[in-house]
Amino acid sequence: MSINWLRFVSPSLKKPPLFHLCHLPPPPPSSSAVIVAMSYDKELAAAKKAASLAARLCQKVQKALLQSDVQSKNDKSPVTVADYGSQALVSFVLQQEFPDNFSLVAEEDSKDLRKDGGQEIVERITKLVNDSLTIDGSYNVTLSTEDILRAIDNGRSEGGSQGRHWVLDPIDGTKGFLRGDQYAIALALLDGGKVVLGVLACPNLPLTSLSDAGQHSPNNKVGCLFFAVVGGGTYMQPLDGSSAVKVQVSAVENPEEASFFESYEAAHSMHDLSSLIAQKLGVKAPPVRIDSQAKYGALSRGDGAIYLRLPHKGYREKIWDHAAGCIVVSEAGGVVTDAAGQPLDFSKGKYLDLDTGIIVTNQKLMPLLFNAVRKSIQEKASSL
Ligand SMILES: Nc1ncnc2c1ncn2[C@@H]1O[C@H](COP(=O)(O)O)[C@@H](OP(=O)(O)O)[C@H]1O
Ligand SMILES: [Mg+2]
Ligand SMILES: [Mg+2]
Ligand SMILES: [Mg+2]
Repeated sequence: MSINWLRFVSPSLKKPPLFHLCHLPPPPPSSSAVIVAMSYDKELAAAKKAASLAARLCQKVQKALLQSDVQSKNDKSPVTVADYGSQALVSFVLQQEFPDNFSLVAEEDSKDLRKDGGQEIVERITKLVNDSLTIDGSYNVTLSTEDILRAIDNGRSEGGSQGRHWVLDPIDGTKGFLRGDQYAIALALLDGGKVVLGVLACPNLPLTSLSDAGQHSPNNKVGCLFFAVVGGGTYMQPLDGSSAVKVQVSAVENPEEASFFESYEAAHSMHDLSSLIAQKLGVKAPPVRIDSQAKYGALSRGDGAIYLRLPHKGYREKIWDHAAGCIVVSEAGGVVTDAAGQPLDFSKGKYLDLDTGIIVTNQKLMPLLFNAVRKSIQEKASSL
């Protein structure tokens, strides 16, 4: 495997790492903090509603997934009727709520659906979306197949540093979704290039900690909704709508007591490099491998203390894979940086301007983690 980690990391290491959050740090508790958090109330309510309805649609599909529900994209990654349905639904709901100022950067587009033979799958998606929109009397509409295709394509905005843009991953962790494992509906709002709001619906995530021995008991309910507004903290509530609780990242200071998350898919993150980092830190617990931004959600409530994402050389991270998760963790007191210690920059369009990996932990552990990441990357590069 040819990895050029050292070359990517060295120039930035001349600068001291910033350990910044992915948006402005929370202001001190004062009346201005309340005003900042309050100003996105309508957006937060709409985002929670859209993500919860989309989660219901995905749950229904996951329970009865047909082979014909799955397609393969140009890059060979999978996409399902639920990915398209979730994107159409969230796009429709947000456009209804904000008709005058609507811009959405989302993962999917309708190109493959418009090809010959796509009509049947579009009809199935249309039925799913109409059923989900009307299920609890939320909307009294019947969308046509063309409405659905248009709603999907309304996610074609490029984002950027000016104005407001919604950022959507309609199903993050499609491979986990297909396996019956973890996935998330991840929705964030950018304002002036900063993430100001994030919602993560994780339909299969247990309500109690992943480190809890009883998490696999039949009585342990699943389905979590995490949400955060800049300056307002992070909250979690059951997807069934009962009341929300404020969450905080783990306070662990001793890395020997920390446990870490990484992708289930080895192709998405170098497991050998993360185990080298864990070894240097003295982490004792084995890695927790789960799909999707459910990792950010679990970390925000202290289920584990570290998330390492170290993709293979050349992979370009997309903003929808991190925007919601980043604010959910940082508002819960965590820190999200790239592997050079720089904050993630969501203002550059669809891609994050980095290729050295993403590291997430609490404020106390970050300096130790950063050093272990730097040393491990150098060791790996020099051993090649
Ligand atoms: N080679 C690769 N390296 C890193 N990430 C990749 C990848 N191929 C796909 N991904 C991204 O990894 C995401 C899933 O992350 P995780 O590994 O944490 O479950 C995918 O999101 P989608 O499932 O939305 O396509 C996809 O964007
Ligand atoms: Mg995908
Ligand atoms: Mg994704
Ligand atoms: Mg996706």
